[in-house]
Amino acid sequence: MKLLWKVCGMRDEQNIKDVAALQPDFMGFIFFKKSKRFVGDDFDAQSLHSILSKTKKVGVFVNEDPEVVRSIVSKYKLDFVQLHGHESAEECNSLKESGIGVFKAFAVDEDFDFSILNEYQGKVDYFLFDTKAKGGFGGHGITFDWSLLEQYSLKTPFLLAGGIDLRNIPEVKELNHKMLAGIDVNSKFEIEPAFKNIEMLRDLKGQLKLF
Ligand SMILES: O=C(O)c1ccccc1N[C@@H]1O[C@H](COP(=O)(O)O)[C@@H](O)[C@H]1O
Repeated sequence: MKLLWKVCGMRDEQNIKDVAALQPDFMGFIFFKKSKRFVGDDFDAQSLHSILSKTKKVGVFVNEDPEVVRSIVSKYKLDFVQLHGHESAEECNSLKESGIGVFKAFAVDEDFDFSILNEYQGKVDYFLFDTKAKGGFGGHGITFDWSLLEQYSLKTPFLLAGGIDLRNIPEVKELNHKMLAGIDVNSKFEIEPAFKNIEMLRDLKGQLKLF
């Protein structure tokens, strides 16, 4: 099984180049000002286009005004948006219908009601299942009980997120969920917020090849 991989929370130009050389399927840029991985107001759009050719660019947003989302997508020529707040199925659909790929993130814990996903079917490209944690919206570095995913039976593929590090890759392998399309890594691969450890990511890439 070929698993896609996404490296999220990038900002530094040289670090972006170094991660791009590993050719992850997706690279994520956080446009949520309250995040410690926020790209910043003067993030350089030009360098982003030239560095990333094969890797798809994903903008991460939390309850952002849809018009602001669209203008950032256009400015940075993003391929996907990752909506990590309480965005509606209609908002996802409207972005998708205009040709923008959509990841819709959901915060999962033992009380998560998987039936709320029904209305998003066909209106997103991927679900992204992250850990529900107190305070903030993502980047907590905490895993959730992945056995809860046995309750997920829809046809939309999903990425697994939340505290994934090198040690729990064997557990990802054992998941064996037929709609698991890939993994999203972030804080566990950082030297500091928004600066990734290239050696760890190289190791991850090697492990994913063995899937
Ligand atoms: O990383 C952040 O700061 C962040 C802020 C707001 C929304 C999403 C954010 N990151 C996303 O969180 C998940 C899990 O990250 P981690 O592995 O637990 O650190 C990942 O999808 C990031 O894209």
